[in-house]
Amino acid sequence: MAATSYHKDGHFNRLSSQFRDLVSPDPASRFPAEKGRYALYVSPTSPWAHRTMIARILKGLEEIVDLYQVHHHLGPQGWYFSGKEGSLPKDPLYGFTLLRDLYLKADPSFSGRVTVPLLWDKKTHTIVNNESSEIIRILTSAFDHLLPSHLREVNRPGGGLYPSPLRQEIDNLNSWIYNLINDGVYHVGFAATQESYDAHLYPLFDALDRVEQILSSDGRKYLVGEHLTEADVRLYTTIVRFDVVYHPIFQCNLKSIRHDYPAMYLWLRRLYWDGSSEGEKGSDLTRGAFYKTTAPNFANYAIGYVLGRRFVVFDNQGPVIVPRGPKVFIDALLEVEG
Ligand SMILES: N[C@@H](CCC(=O)N[C@@H](CS)C(=O)NCC(=O)O)C(=O)O
Repeated sequence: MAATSYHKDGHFNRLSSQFRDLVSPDPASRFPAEKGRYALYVSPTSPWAHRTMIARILKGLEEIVDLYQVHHHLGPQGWYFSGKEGSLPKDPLYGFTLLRDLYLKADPSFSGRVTVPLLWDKKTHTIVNNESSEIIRILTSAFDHLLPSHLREVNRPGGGLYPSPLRQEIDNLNSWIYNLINDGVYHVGFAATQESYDAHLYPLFDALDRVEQILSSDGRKYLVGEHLTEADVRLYTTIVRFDVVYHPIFQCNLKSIRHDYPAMYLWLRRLYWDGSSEGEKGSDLTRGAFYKTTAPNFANYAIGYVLGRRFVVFDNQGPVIVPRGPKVFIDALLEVEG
């Protein structure tokens, strides 16, 4: 695929996801929630896939929804199974080595972009959904009747990850955080002109300033108050990558999280370190989901972003130089901060 298809007038152009069905608790639906029926295909480097990896563990769905990991960075033919660093050697369902073949199995005429995450139905051999924001909601709500009662949304502190009284507030946050931060870093990092870079860089940092203000305003622990919600999960995967890849590789370098955003860095460290000690499972709140899905993959993030930018912006030309810093990916959480 030509790298130019990623741009329009020098601006990075993200295409919308194409498979948008939902899993439902209703046994009569097209995709009913059943144990062992669905598989989540991910690359741990992708912040979009990472959201769904977190949601699967947070919800205690490890035995209910399979997780199939591809290689941590794209190959010449897109996402692939390598058998290295957590990737399966090949697709466990059909023996494919390229993720593209799964898209083609679901739709032989598929010509869109082959992306992760991907939720697959093993029973009807097709893709249910490849849009991370919708996959998170599926994982959050559709399987609750198969879970022990303390893991169901109604019994979570604060009423769950997307509770009715907070939906409007969460949707509002998600909307500008997605445009300016989650996707914003890509618009900066994949800009093909100085004008496009400048146009996205300043709004990105204005939005980070706004998050910092929210998190420091009334000593709140999470974005919408006392309880963890979907908005935190969605923001986390961008912020945890910020100093390691977006700052040095995507040139999002007006400020860094660790030096310029103390409230956000505390919020990040609280999520990251929960459940990190040996033998510790993590609080009921996170079940160690943030640490378990980030720590084993941190050292592999940079190469993926270097190759991604080289492909999208430089048409695969030039040397591959991977920044090694920062020396400490994420600082420890002091006992008094916990
Ligand atoms: N809106 C989608 C975006 C997914 C996406 O763009 N994934 C990237 C990984 S960071 C991908 O697979 N890119 C491969 C490509 O564009 O060729 C979602 O949130 O699920």
